[in-house]
Amino acid sequence: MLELSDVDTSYDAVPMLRGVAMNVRPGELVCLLGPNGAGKTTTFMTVCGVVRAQRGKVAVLGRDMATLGTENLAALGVGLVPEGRRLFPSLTVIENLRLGYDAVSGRGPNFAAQLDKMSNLFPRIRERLRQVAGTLSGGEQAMVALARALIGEPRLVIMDEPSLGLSPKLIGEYFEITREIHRRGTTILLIEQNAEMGLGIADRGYVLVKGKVAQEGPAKELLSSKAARSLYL
Ligand SMILES: Nc1ncnc2c1ncn2[C@@H]1O[C@H](COP(=O)(O)OP(=O)(O)OP(=O)(O)O)[C@@H](O)[C@H]1O
Repeated sequence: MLELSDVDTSYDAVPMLRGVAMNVRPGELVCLLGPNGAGKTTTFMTVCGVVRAQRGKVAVLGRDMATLGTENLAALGVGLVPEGRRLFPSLTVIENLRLGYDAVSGRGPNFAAQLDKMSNLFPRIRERLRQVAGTLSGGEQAMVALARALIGEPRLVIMDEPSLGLSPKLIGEYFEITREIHRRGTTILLIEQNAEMGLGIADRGYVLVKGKVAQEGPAKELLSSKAARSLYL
């Protein structure tokens, strides 16, 4: 579903990712961890084609990101949840969700049916559908950003630090929904700083440190590994 082979990126002359190799197989939930500045968001941007790899290859759903534009990812079946939610603040919740749906060009069931499905999955936003997104609480915005990525029924969802800024109670709720989406068959790459929560629902994990994969393995092993803990805590 997703493969990075020997990927290097840099910001101007400053190297960032160095020889990053990672993959996400069909049906997996993979967690990418790492301390501040490790290059997690750079990895997200590289996978999306916003930052271009200088070396190596990025393949998303079998397509080479060297030639595929970011704008084609939604239609291909990739749902993105960028850091900071990136909702359209002056549009209503329904309008934000409609944009997510239209980006996939109306595949699958109709919008009303999909909206109903999202309202069931996220009861918190059901009564806020006509509210302007910029006036929602941070937690509600996080739910809308995830619903916008899911409403087109993507095969692969990539989330960049979705729990940032949420209260502990909301983080628990958010991870529970993520686990449920995964259980229903969606493949997920979850980029997260909250190692306990991320690895708690993941199948496998990668630990990124200073632009390099420092450790990888089954989530349970990483959770109990002293070396992994010392790398990111
Ligand atoms: N557009 C840019 N131009 C120059 N440097 C950048 C740019 N974006 C990120 N960087 C630098 O690249 C490094 C990695 O940043 P990145 O945002 O990928 O880290 P991160 O692991 O997501 O960190 P955090 O958890 O703090 O969000 C940082 O040192 C950052 O300052």
